[in-house]
Amino acid sequence: MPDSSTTPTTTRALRIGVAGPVGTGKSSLIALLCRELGTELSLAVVTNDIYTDEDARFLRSAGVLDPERIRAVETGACPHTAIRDDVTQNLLAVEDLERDFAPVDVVLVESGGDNLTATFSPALVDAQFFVLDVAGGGDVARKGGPGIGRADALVVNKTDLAPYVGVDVEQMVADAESAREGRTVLPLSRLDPESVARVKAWVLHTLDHFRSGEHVAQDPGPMAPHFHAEGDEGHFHAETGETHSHVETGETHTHEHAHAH
Ligand SMILES: Nc1nc2c(ncn2[C@@H]2O[C@H](COP(=O)(O)OP(=O)(O)OP(=O)(O)O)[C@@H](O)[C@H]2O)c(=O)[nH]1
Repeated sequence: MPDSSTTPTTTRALRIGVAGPVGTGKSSLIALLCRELGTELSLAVVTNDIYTDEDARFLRSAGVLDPERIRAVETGACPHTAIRDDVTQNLLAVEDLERDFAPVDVVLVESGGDNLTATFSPALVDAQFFVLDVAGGGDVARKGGPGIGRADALVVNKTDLAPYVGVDVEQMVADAESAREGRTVLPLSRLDPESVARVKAWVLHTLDHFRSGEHVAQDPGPMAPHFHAEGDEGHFHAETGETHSHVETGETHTHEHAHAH
């Protein structure tokens, strides 16, 4: 029998997903959270890229966290699949980090840059950010979709760029708040310390709720039907109601649903 007083116990960390369109600042948000929270919390990061470990390398080179605590999942396919339909690779990476660096307080999981509709399965993360930026246009927040509408927190990033791209940040935030029926909207610029402090406070507040058992993982819902190439008819998932297609990647796998119940 192992001596339980010396056997490290693996604590289940709060798992937070970061999704959003390409280039809106998902890696930058994770770097910022590591910088802001890395001294008071034990953190780890999982990145998702289709064919590379570029995001993991960016974060390691940012020097914000012990590089060993940053692991890359190479999805090899449509990036949303690994965070929504078959989360096995990501769950294994998260659990490995939780075990190797026990106790871990928060694991941040970055989705591969995708279109507007990717969301995390609640089987993988307890809470999720969806990241937009002002450079994508002030209208984006009104356009809706599961991530914009129902992610736990919507970040409207790069507000410092608003004057250069003709976006009224207050209006964009107001539109987002009404599209989200009052769910959290966090305007953010890394140049604005107050906005950084609000994002940090949101994570700490969510961690408190998670630890006290008050936090319940919400499912923003599946992504909308989508196609990747002309003539690709896609296939329909009865369980999720998704139509899904992989002509672009030539992918032929079946989806194993790894939802926790
Ligand atoms: N001006 C400004 N630029 C920012 C801010 N946050 C991020 N950026 C820049 O936006 C660009 C994209 O940021 P990333 O963090 O790489 O975006 P991403 O969403 O991870 O990108 P993918 O992984 O390719 O989907 C980089 O050049 C960042 O430096 C911000 O607050 N203000």
